[in-house]
Amino acid sequence: MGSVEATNKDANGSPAEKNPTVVFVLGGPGSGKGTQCANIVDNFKFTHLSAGDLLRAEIKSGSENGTMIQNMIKEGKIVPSEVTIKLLQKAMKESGNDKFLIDGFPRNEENRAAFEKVTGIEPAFVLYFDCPEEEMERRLLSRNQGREDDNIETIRKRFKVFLESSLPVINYYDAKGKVRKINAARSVEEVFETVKGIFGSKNEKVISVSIACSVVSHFVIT
Ligand SMILES: Nc1ncnc2c1ncn2[C@@H]1O[C@H](COP(=O)(O)OP(=O)(O)O)[C@@H](O)[C@H]1O
Ligand SMILES: O=c1ccn([C@@H]2O[C@H](COP(=O)(O)OP(=O)(O)O)[C@@H](O)[C@H]2O)c(=O)[nH]1
Ligand SMILES: [Mg+2]
Repeated sequence: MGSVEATNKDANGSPAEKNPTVVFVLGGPGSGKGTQCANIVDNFKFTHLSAGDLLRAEIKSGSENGTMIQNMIKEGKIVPSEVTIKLLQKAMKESGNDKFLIDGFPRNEENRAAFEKVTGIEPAFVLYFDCPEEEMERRLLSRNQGREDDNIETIRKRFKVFLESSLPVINYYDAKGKVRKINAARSVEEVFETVKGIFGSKNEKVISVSIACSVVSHFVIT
């Protein structure tokens, strides 16, 4: 398990001034990514960046990409990485922080490879919220946030995209020993107890936790 810091480069390939710590937060739609990220931010010094929220804000802002993004979200499709990565980079810069939870990204191999190429950042680890589809479906249908994609037709499409495109990204990082798989089919509090164990106590450096957790990466942590 190497340090993430040595791999980060700026656009010219020279060492970046800052070496941000990035944790990718992945899992199917409705698995509880956003909910748990809010809890993590309340307890640890991370900035939460939800790729979906950034894309929805881009639609609202009336940007030239807005209509394209809106159509893709309605269909449960994955927006081209160029668009999402620009939004993530801007949000990272504006935050002034150097520790990020990137929620709901990368969603496919193209997202993953492009992010690594453009930013030079490798995640410290990947939180994977594992949840059965029936439970995720129940949660999405009662989310009540007025989202255009929380209807049964789009939800089915999103599940298919998750299985076909997003799970391979999780498998890619699992092969590198970076996945912390969490049983997400429990109460918010129970799931967060497990999450807390992964991030460690308030003052513990996330990178040392990453090393300590590597031995359990192939098991569901309960
Ligand atoms: N462990 C849980 N048990 C029951 N409901 C949950 C749990 N975690 C999240 N929820 C609810 O399920 C819905 C989806 O959660 P959310 O965090 O938005 O998931 P995601 O970001 O993965 O789509 C929300 O209405 C949320 O309040
Ligand atoms: O990196 C991303 C993140 C999200 N989306 C789109 O935004 C939708 C909603 O994503 P979000 O993460 O908000 O949904 P969640 O999984 O939290 O329900 C997805 O179905 C995709 O259409 C995308 O294209 N790229
Ligand atoms: Mg979410």
